[in-house]
Amino acid sequence: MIDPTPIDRNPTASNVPEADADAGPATTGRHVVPGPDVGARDRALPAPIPIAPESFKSGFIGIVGRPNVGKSTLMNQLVGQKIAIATPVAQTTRNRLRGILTTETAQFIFVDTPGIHKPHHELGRVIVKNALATVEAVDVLLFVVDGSVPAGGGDRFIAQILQRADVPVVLGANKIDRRAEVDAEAIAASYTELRSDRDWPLVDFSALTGSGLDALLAQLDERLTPGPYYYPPDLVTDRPERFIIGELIREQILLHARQEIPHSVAIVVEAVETTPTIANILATIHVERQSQKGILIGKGGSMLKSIGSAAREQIQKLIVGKVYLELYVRVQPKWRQSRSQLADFGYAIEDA
Ligand SMILES: Nc1nc2c(ncn2[C@@H]2O[C@H](COP(=O)(O)OP(=O)(O)OP(=O)(O)O)[C@@H](O)[C@H]2O)c(=O)[nH]1
Repeated sequence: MIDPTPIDRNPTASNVPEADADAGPATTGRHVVPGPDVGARDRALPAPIPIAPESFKSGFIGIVGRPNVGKSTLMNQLVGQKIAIATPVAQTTRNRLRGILTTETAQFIFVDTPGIHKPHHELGRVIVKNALATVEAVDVLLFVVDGSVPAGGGDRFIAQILQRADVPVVLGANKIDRRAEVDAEAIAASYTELRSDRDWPLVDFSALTGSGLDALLAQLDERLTPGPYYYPPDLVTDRPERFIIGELIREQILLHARQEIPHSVAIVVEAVETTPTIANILATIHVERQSQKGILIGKGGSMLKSIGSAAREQIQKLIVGKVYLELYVRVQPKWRQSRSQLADFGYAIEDA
């Protein structure tokens, strides 16, 4: 289902840099994510949000689509940095994440929604109503389908919801790098059915290779209306660095031990201590059973080492200076119960 959280369009301290409140942003070359709330006191304050010229356009673009069609990969490509994790495991995305792309003339705020999937039971009116409320909270909808195969029942289910939305919809066919010529006709026919009588423009692209993304941005840009900078121009996400780090660790757990750890894990990034040249990161992976701890640590610590070094490599792309990552695994049988409390502290706690 769609997360019905309303969008806060107010460019105030509540949604702009969580870093604004207490710390400067962590600079990552051209891009910036809001900084951690520890060890960052010496950083420069972020630049204020500029006043946009009259011709400037901005808006919220909801990326919707079935699980695994490539929404997170697309978001990362569009903002030019990995902020959302993407794995072959369906429903990797558990939370709402915003990716921000600011050009000379426009600011695109992408809202990555967890994949909408058809409920197994009869679809209730309330569910459709909630879904509609969410899709209408954005200015433009980008409906992503897996363009390497004809659209299916799951896509048609979403299309029916979108047909009732009042905001413009752009249909994006992703993964065209995988599309075989022979399938082109069947794929085109399936899109005609998806669009019904709606005039949704269709853009073919590959989020993986980046091909077709300029055309996609042009289509989205055409549908934006004049508006302010909602975020500072150099920010790429509204989530704090600590959250992204937790997600990057979770991604490696999913990639390394998904078969063995079918249950949830919780990642708590305990500390991010940075100097201009080094970032020391301490994170705890909470599991529910002793056996899971054994699997995650592996023989002689080999599994944890692999997860740690792969995660470190990803985190390194986000942080200036050398990254040291220390991972601990802790058995906490009832971590779910404390989830809301931990979330209050701003820790990244996600289902894996
Ligand atoms: N070949 C190819 N693979 C892609 C492309 N885009 C995404 N993928 C792959 O598709 C898989 C799913 O991508 P995600 O970005 O996690 O998909 P998602 O829609 O965010 O998935 P959920 O989190 O389940 O909603 C990953 O293995 C990606 O590498 C593409 O353009 N071409």
